[in-house]
Amino acid sequence: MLPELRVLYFEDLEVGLSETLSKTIASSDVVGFAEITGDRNPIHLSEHFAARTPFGTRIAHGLYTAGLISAVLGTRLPGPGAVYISQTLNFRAPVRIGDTVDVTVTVAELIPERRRARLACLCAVAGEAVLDGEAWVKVPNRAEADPLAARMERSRIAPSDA
Ligand SMILES: C[C@@H](O)CC(=O)SCCNC(=O)CCNC(=O)[C@H](O)C(C)(C)COP(=O)(O)OP(=O)(O)OC[C@H]1O[C@@H](n2cnc3c(N)ncnc32)[C@H](O)[C@@H]1OP(=O)(O)O
Repeated sequence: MLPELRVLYFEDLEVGLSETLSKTIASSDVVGFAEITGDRNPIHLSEHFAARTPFGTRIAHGLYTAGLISAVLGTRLPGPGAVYISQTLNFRAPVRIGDTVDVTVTVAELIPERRRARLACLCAVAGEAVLDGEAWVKVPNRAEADPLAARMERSRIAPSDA
């Protein structure tokens, strides 16, 4: 899951616009997440420990799976320049090593005055929801992201105002 970066400005967004990225969870992802966060819960790291839990095997950190939502928001929808404001998360089912997680983010609401977007977030494994929630992000508009290009665009439309 290393997609090409795509910038969508606030003006490009519309309710219903959606993006899905997929990631197969490797043991090294889970070990790496444990190392960078310090969450060494053996349910993620020890097969011996995990075998005695209801899951029967090691599972991914919930916040690692949630991080895949952040990856969609930051690279594709809306993409570079988006700023996280909040995120709700419901961990519906475990994600096991080797599972392929399909992460879908869909624009649910737009507040133009504040350039805020609410996005419905769903992570699924083989069609079963494993995580869902809602994100709010602040999305740059064209003028904010590139003031020079915006001024040139305005002068092209109304030269006398330039
Ligand atoms: C701290 C870290 O180191 C640890 C981790 O990161 S662990 C990894 C992240 N978490 C998970 O992977 C857990 C995934 N979720 C589950 O496996 C299950 O949801 C559960 C074991 C947490 C709960 O299941 P269970 O006890 O069987 O609950 P029920 O199915 O009986 O449901 C009862 C009602 O609660 C609702 N519900 C259940 N789970 C959730 C949830 N995660 N979020 C919101 N609501 C949940 C369920 O819908 C039932 O509601 P109803 O109205 O009675 O139908």
